[in-house]
Amino acid sequence: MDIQIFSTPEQMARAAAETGASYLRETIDRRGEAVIILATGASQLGMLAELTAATDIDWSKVTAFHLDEYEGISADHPASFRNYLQTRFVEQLPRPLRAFHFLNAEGDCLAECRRVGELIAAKPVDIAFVGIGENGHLAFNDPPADFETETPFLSVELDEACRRQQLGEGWFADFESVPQRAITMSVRQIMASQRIVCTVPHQQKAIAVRNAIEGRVTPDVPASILQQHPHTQVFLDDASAALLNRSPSAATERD
Ligand SMILES: N[C@@H]1[C@@H](O)[C@H](O)[C@@H](COP(=O)(O)O)O[C@@H]1O
Repeated sequence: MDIQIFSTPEQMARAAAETGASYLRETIDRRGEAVIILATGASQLGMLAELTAATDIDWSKVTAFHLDEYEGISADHPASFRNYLQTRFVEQLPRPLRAFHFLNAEGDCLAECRRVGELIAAKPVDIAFVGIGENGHLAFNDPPADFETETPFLSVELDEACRRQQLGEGWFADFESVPQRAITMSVRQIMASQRIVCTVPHQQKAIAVRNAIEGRVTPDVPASILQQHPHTQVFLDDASAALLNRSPSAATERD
């Protein structure tokens, strides 16, 4: 795990996007195409704005999947992750993607898990852009997460901490409106990505960041599994890194 800490969320976002863009260019040069996974949420906003501004990526050679989606939420709901990625990513790109395989969790969710699971199983994933939830979750794999299943996508129940975070970020009017279930990419599928770019700003993530990076690897802290991935880079700001025990010199501190 490579940890980089920045003074501000903006600097963190720029560095994460530069790293992602550089992997993307290198992958397209080497393989002629690239497959990426995108997360949503407050933590990804700055990074996505920077990534879509990169002018020298041939997006027509990029296929994208997304990590998770609420069950029963329509694509035009303000909290929909399809909506988020359509407006903040797809529509910001200078040219169309090869494909974006959106998750539609409005109908038969098990059938949707199978459909998108077959699509992602057919392609090696080059880069996963992920965040970490306040409860330590990775995608919508809330604690205790299933570290074993090889199924690419799962229909899961969301825990209360996760639903309260979504409410606190302002995506829903009240707690009862936050869906109780979601489709999520599995932990094993995320871990199968060649590279992982994990972007986690803000003070409210400080405990989850400490547990994920410095705690033991356990399903009770789903993102702790990232410690076992050979090519994960974690981008933090001073606030999210505030509780880390490691000395600053153990991390790459940049301004
Ligand atoms: N399920 C989403 C994930 O796609 C995201 O990576 C993570 C962090 O979210 P946020 O950036 O809002 O803290 O949890 C969200 O709820």
